[in-house]
Amino acid sequence: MPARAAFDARRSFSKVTAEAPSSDELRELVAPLASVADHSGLRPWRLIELRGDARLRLGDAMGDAAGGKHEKYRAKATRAPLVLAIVVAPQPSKKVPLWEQEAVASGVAHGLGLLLHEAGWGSIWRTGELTRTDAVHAAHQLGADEYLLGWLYIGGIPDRGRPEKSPKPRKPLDFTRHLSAL
Ligand SMILES: Cc1cc2nc3c(=O)[nH]c(=O)nc-3n(C[C@H](O)[C@H](O)[C@H](O)COP(=O)(O)O)c2cc1C
Repeated sequence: MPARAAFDARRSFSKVTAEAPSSDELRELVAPLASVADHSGLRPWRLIELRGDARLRLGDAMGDAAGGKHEKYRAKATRAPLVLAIVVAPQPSKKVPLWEQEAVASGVAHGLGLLLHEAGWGSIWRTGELTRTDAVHAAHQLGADEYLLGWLYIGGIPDRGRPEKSPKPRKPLDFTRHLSAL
């Protein structure tokens, strides 16, 4: 799909079905992310699949971080069959500061959202105030210098093909704000 068409069609799905790409299918979708712009090619990111009960452990970690309401957070963490954590995994570099490495991981998340959509899967990038808490960090077994950019909640598109579901109308960009010249 040409990039323009992919951007025009892209949208998030907050509600998805119980169907999800398998690990092998996910690998196929992640492979093209090798081309994400990446200063010095550090690949300072990684993704972690949470399926089944692993999602409950995420919900429990959120509950721990929030000091309760574990059932609420378990329900949140199981809104999709596949919850994919997006991790900034900083690599040692004298040349590439952390903010540039985070930009790469962000590109990965945006790119994967497009690739998932093209492949017919629904996804939405979610975060929340508990994303960077110690309990959530520990539940993902992150390294000391690693941190989350949130999760892509991934699943099947409900009522696939319903014309009102896609494309999503977009407010046109205000070019006086978003594009200027010096
Ligand atoms: C870093 C990041 C974090 C986000 N966190 C949330 C979130 O926690 N909850 C939510 O409903 N949307 C969140 N969003 C927005 C959704 O992913 C989505 O873009 C939004 O619902 C608009 O839908 P659209 O992508 O179809 O335009 C986040 C987006 C980004 C880039």
